[in-house]
Amino acid sequence: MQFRSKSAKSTMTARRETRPALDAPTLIREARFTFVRGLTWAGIVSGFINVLQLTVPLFMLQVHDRVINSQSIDTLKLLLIIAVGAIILYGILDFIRAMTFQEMAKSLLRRLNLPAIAAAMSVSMEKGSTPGTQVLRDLADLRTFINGNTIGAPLEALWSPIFLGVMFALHPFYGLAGVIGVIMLIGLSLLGDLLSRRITKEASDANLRNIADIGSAIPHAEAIEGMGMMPALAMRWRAAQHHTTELLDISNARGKGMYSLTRSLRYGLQVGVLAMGAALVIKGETSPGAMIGGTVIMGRLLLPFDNVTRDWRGWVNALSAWRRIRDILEQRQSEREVAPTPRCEGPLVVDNLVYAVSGNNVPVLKGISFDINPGEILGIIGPSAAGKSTLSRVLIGAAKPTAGGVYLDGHSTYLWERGSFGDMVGYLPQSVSLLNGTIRENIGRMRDADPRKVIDAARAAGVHEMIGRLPLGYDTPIGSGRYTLSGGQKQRIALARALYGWPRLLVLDEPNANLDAEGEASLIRAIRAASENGAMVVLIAHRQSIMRYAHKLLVLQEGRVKQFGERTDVVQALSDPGTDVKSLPDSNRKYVANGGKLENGGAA
Ligand SMILES: Nc1ncnc2c1ncn2[C@@H]1O[C@H](COP(=O)(O)OP(=O)(O)OP(=O)(O)O)[C@@H](O)[C@H]1O
Repeated sequence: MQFRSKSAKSTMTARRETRPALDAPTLIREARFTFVRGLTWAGIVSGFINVLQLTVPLFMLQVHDRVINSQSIDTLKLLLIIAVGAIILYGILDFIRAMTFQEMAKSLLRRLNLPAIAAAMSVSMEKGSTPGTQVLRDLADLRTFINGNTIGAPLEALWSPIFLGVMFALHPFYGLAGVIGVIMLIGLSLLGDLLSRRITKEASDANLRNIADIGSAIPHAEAIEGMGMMPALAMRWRAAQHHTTELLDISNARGKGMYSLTRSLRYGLQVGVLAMGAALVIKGETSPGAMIGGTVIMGRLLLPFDNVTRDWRGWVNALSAWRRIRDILEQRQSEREVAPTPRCEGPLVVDNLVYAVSGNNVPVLKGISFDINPGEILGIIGPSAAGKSTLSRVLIGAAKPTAGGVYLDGHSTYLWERGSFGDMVGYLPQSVSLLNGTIRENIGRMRDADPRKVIDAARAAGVHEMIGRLPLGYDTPIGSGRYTLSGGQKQRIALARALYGWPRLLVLDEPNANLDAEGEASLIRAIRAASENGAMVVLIAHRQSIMRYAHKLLVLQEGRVKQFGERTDVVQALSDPGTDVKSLPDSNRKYVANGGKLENGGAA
């Protein structure tokens, strides 16, 4: 027996991780192919299963017509052996079909899981919506559908010609009755679909909206509880749920009504066929065995159509889930590169950048151009809603430029393959979010990170000692239901995460918002060290104290660059009476009025 060494294993894992991701059309094509291939194979097996399902009626017919008439035990024994063999084969094939579906679900989910979740995340980021949890539900629904009984019914219905053939062989009247029965059941299924399709879609959409609404409120439980918002929210949810329940009830009632009708029709048809068979026996046109066998075969023939009427909703729901997954994959439209790009040393150039949120004609960023060289610190200031945070998201390639672009060493930051781009970038978003995991995992960006690099980043952010005082140090678990960090602690650990691996580009959005004087001093040390190391630092801050360390300043106003240049030049330009400094927030105004000097010797 061979054992792989730990390093060999990790090399293999690394290779697997660096395998280029497939683009959306290829993924969708592969998923469809997997589904159709699985369904075709299961369909073929279903054909044999259907033939074997004739065992019982044919056995009945033979026993009645041959054994009872001939009184031959040997014939009975032979028939019994054949029937038992056929039943065993039926069991084996049924199991093979179930395994085919299981493999199909596994293979589909293996292909779709990560790309769909990643796509949902990037769509959430770009559109500010939350399809992330929905896509997880859709993937789970797809798996349940494929592994369940629902998927098999239409496959069995496909083989109905076999049963019809046997019925025609028994007597043309049986065949005719079978054809009429199948047409009636298909007609009822289509009518049921027509009556319920719209309402079922409305009910399902309303249900998804409710789940998303309630889900989005859960992270704000503190504010809801603290400000007594729960009764008002409960009333809104109750009203929305009442509406959804009404729609679901209507849709259910229609579906159930159709199913009851279908089932009654099936029983009625079976009784009719039995009566017809009896009449044929009396007239001497068929045997009593054919009468019983024909009735049983009629039941088998109609059953899959009965099941299709009952289960069509499962197919509709699975189809909707698949469409949502496919849309998410297509929306992501990863034009991003799949091959990693090596670390680069060049400048950051923003060229005539326009960014508009999809569906909104007025861009947030309107033709922004500037550049930063290695080692430079750029401070971005401007009033609220000027587009500073949006600009930071476009800089790191989290949002796609509508026109123009952001280039790092001449390479679009949006198109850059994410893994290799992440190795060069550190980002501290305005609303700090740490992930469920240990401090070490968070700083190491959830990888199997080198502990020395984690400690280096923590030291650079000035949090190494603070982490040492936590209950389990770097192994302290944080996130929901675990150790709770203060706002300032979270911000400083997020800064360490941004500094991890000495990034080439560091984008910090309000990094000092929650910091005390000591925290801010550490932040300044970190920024300066990064700059001395050759990193480009983009700093967005309302608090003026930190801007004195910027080499360049950019004043953003209503999505346009109002001023950009060396800090002293910009400060000079803004101090000019002709410059509309009033539009700047208080902190920036004071900063400009002070000629770029700090007030109170430190934080504002
Ligand atoms: N996903 C989005 N959908 C709709 N509007 C958006 C979206 N993202 C940003 N905006 C709009 O763009 C504008 C700029 O927002 P942004 O958060 O970039 O401002 P900011 O300068 O960072 O403000 P602040 O200093 O208050 O943080 C705002 O009017 C905001 O409503």
